[in-house]
Amino acid sequence: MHTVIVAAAVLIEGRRVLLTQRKAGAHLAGSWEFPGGKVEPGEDPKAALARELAEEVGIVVRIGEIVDVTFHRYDDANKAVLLLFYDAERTTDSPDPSAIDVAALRWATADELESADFPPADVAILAKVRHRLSCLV
Ligand SMILES: Nc1nc2c([nH]c(=O)n2[C@H]2C[C@H](O)[C@@H](COP(=O)(O)OP(=O)(O)OP(=O)(O)O)O2)c(=O)[nH]1
Repeated sequence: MHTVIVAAAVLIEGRRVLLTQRKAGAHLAGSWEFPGGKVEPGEDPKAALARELAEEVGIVVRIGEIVDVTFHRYDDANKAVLLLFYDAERTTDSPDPSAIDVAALRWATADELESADFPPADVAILAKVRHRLSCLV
């Protein structure tokens, strides 16, 4: 079994976090997730995340601090993932996100983050994001 390094964004605006939905045919198709994707060999994870956000939803971002790191084995897919979750913010001149290379996107409030809609690896980051969103005024 091999381990894939994945970088994903916690992008919060106005008490909502940006989520994307995985495309049909992909691993975990239909799941909602934090936007991002695989880090290529030799690639800086923060650069990979900025690239993925541009490719998938067409936004320009600054990547901030690490929020959480999770390791999860997907035995069904014979792979493991090391997920690096970073804070991200859109630059002032960034376009609004659009579903370019994802099935759909949405901005979710704390109450709308249902663990069952997400990959099993996301349990811990969901708890952190729920807490963070509920502390915002
Ligand atoms: N972007 C993102 N990926 C996540 C999250 N949680 C989680 O388990 N993953 C997993 C799903 C995928 O196995 C992997 C992300 O890889 P990816 O989307 O670039 O690639 P993939 O596996 O669909 O592509 P492929 O192997 O079919 O080429 O990380 C999350 O919150 N965000």
